[in-house]
Amino acid sequence: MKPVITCIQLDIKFGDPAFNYQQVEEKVAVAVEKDNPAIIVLPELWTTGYDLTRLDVIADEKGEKTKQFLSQLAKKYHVNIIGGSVAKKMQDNVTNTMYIMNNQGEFVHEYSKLHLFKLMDEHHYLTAGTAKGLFEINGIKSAGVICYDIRFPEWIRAHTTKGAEILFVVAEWPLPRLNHWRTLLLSRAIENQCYVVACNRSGSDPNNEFAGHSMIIDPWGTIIAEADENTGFISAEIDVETVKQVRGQIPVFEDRLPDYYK
Ligand SMILES: O=C(O)CCC(=O)C(=O)O
Repeated sequence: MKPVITCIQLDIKFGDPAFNYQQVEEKVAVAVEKDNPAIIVLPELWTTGYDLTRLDVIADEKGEKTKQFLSQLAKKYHVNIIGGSVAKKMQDNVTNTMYIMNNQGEFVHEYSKLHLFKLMDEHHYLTAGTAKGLFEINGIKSAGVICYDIRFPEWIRAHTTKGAEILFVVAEWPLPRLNHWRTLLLSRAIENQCYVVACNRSGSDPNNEFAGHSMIIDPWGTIIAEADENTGFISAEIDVETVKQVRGQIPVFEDRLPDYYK
């Protein structure tokens, strides 16, 4: 059976984890009822939003609460969850970390954002990750990508050359650069001949208005689902055979000449 993937495009309440856990719980229940997806995707920093100056108080201690929360939801609804990202507080730093749970509620992988976005002061409050975002979910090789990361095609390529067939992009992408968001996502899908499932937030915070426009793009670069700027859901059925077909038709991965790219 071809899996359905749903992105939950949320309006995150600034600096209010209790409210945000509650709304995610409610929206996951609605998403399951609506489209019975195999995989649900949440946006970036969905517990706190960009309330970076208060992370010492509101970041999740070792990510424990979020892991437990996502695991229970995944198990209850028998759904795989790409848990957006949350601010994870360790002893000496805070990272912007994605948790992935399978539909048994088991922890699969975590990825911490590699490229910190200076325009939104991330480098003052967050520490970059050090590891790749490669994992397998629902039997599909996939990669986790967080917002600004999509501007670094070589980082994405480091995952698709290792077999990733879906890029799960989670974001709080601002409205003034909606054009960049759509163009970069389409480019990453076309050049990597893979699915791009991109979940952005809606709404605004004291400093930014966000773009929404979560998108699901197939390996040919066709947009198969796209939200507008409002809070809501998008869903699409995906077929990973299409990745093989497109890579067979135009064999970009075979034709790469990495020796020349140094
Ligand atoms: O690259 C951009 O324009 C937006 C990036 C961003 O908002 C982020 O990484 O949080």
